[in-house]
Amino acid sequence: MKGKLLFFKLFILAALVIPVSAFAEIKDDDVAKIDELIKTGKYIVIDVRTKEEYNAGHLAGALNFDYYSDDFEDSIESQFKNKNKPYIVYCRSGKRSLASAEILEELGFTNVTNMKGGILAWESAGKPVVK
Ligand SMILES: O=S(=O)([O-])[S-]
Repeated sequence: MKGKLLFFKLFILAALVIPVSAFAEIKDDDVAKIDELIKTGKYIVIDVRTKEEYNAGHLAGALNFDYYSDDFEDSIESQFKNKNKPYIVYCRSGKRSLASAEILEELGFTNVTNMKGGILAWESAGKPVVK
């Protein structure tokens, strides 16, 4: 009985201490799947590279929010009021976008998908970019 009570107390303590975002799972899809998702027309696509990288070539319709900018989080929050819409994030090879996806989820976004391999994988697969 004592063991069960201790377990219950620890469970309650963990529930209070561990933020819900710690359980959020970021989706990490490959280029083929991302291409399918974009074609549904439901996704907002965010390019988190620098303006220079974006201008050199990006996915059609992608919006640019530089992960390295000081106001990255504020800009994202003020631009995207609906945190339940589906979002895709990508960068050059997948590191900044994965970090960005984590930030978005911490901000309360509920449906964020990272493009595995970034625009390098996208271009390697022969997918189009616009300038
Ligand atoms: O774009 S990157 O952070 O993966 S090099």
